[in-house]
Amino acid sequence: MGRMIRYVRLLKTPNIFPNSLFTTRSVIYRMKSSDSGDRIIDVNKIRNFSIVAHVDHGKSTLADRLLEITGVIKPGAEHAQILDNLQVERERGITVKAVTASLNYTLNNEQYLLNLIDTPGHVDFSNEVVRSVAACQGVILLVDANEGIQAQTVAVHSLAKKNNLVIIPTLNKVDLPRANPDKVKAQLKSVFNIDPETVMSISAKKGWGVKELLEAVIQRIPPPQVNNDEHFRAHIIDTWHDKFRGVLCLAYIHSGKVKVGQSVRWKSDPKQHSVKYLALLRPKEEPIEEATAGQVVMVGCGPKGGGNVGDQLLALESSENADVSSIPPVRHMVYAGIFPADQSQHPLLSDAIKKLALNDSAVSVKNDTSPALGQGWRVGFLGLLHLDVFTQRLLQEYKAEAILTAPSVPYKVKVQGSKAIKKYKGEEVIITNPLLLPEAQNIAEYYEPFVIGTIITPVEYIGTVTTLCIDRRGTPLPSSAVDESMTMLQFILPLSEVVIDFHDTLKSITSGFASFDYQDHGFHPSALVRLDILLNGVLVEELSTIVHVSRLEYNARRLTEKLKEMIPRQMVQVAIQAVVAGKVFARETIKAYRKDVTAKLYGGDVTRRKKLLKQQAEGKKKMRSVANIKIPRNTFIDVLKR
Ligand SMILES: Nc1nc2c(ncn2[C@@H]2O[C@H](COP(=O)(O)OP(=O)(O)OP(=O)(O)O)[C@@H](O)[C@H]2O)c(=O)[nH]1
Repeated sequence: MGRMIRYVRLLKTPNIFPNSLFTTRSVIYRMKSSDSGDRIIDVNKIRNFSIVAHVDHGKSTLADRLLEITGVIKPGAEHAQILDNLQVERERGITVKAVTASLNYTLNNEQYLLNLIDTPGHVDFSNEVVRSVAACQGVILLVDANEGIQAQTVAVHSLAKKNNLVIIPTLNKVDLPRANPDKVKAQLKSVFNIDPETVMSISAKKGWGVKELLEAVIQRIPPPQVNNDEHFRAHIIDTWHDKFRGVLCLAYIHSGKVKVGQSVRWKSDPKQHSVKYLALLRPKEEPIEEATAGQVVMVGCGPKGGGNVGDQLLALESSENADVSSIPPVRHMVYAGIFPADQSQHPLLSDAIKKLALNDSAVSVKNDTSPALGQGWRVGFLGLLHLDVFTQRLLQEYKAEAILTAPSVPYKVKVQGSKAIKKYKGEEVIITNPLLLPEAQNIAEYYEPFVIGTIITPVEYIGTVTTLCIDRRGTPLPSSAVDESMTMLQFILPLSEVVIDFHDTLKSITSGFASFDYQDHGFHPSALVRLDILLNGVLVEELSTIVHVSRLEYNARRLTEKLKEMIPRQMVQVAIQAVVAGKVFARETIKAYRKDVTAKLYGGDVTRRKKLLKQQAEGKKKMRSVANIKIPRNTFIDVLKR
């Protein structure tokens, strides 16, 4: 599907809802439904589940089939991947936001309410997966019957296990001639100790076995364990912005019930609000009057009502300290500066970033200023694809164009000297912007973030993959066999070595057969320096990077060579220098050149000439100017790729 699968993710695996907190009760809630009016459903008839899988193993296709079987959409209609709502999702063929759909299904004359939470497959969006899982009691673990277990299958399996969720192992794409269900069942047994008897087989594309799978969801996944007698308490798992209604939230109700018009408050803020909107998502909104514990619903408290992911919405009487474990904070893997193309666009971009950040709780946004770029923001992302998608959404959904600085992983330093400690408000400083690295004499120790990378590869590539990991400063951990042809390798790797292009390289050296995923391994001491780029002696702030000393000369050469390729020739000669603390490590020169796009047209057609000049002016807008040197905007990200 031509997907961009370059980056991988951090997977934190918290125990989000220890089920023991709640007691199972037979709870009833009243539901208004357009097709059957008021109905009463027992909480024992609710199932909250999610589909988790490696990218491309067929989650969205299966979700479509489930919507068909439950009558939400007509079979065979032109509705492919109805849950993929965003324009970026449709264009890139990846799911970015998790979307929920409440489905009705009748089994043995009993009506069930199945809350399906569609999760993104791409590793960069693992945050959405963690949140989806937080509202579930079980997952369908989908594995491509041809590809078999991939690195992300291992990660989502471990997430489900750590949250005590029921796992329904399911082989997809069994219609493919190359599918080998027995082999993949054996892999599931060897890697996860899954009994082959419990594995379902489906073709999401053809609809084979999907009904049986839905019935397995009802039979194997338990209803939510909740207490309806306590005060209303709901946990926000997603938020988005509606032009007219303000912030809308997707909430999982832990206890009690909520009605339209009821007074509520946020755990983070004692101010009283009133519930204005309550709906089931099917996936279109279906307004309801009341919802109770165990349910996943849309709630809104109006334009001033607020709402943040991870916060809790409470009944006013609810005691202040009662706690429900919350979703852990996200750890950002990549930071980049975002600045308006020119300062007059600052308000527009500011508004767009605020709204988008609300919908994408995985980003962190802080104000930033740069002498060259003016007022902007330092934004933390889960990975480069996440960064790409964020800026694409800024443009598509809010028409806000932005300049991006070179992405950097966060580093940590221990500062020394009482002055420096006072200045940085403590001994340990996290550096999310290379320009803010303290002076070398004030630094006692540098630390860089490491990850444990898991790679599943055909055995014939073990040597090549190991060479790649060692080359990326990796330390091998014990490996284990998936089956006779596939192996699982593990390495401790510096995050900076994997975040930009590791996945691309891995895919290309293994003909696309290896998969990769990673988990946080914390900060460890390292030898680092800041490498600056000067153009005709002027510092290009966006291009400063922090590098490991063993990479210094190589990076200096590579950066200057790449910049020489990427910066178009200009009216003046351009000297590109890579510098550490005033010492030049590499230099390239771009010769002067005069370009007049209309030169050939003198005496020619005036309108044609105007058109060409207009095109040239448009092109210039996409450039950033440093010391009168025009640099194409994409340079700042592309130059870091190897
Ligand atoms: N032959 C066959 N192809 C399938 C089946 N299920 C899904 N596919 C195809 O596999 C590709 C990936 O399917 P998606 O449903 O987009 O995969 P996904 O896991 O949702 O991917 P993300 O949206 O990135 O998370 C598409 O081309 C589907 O048409 C199946 O049962 N059989």
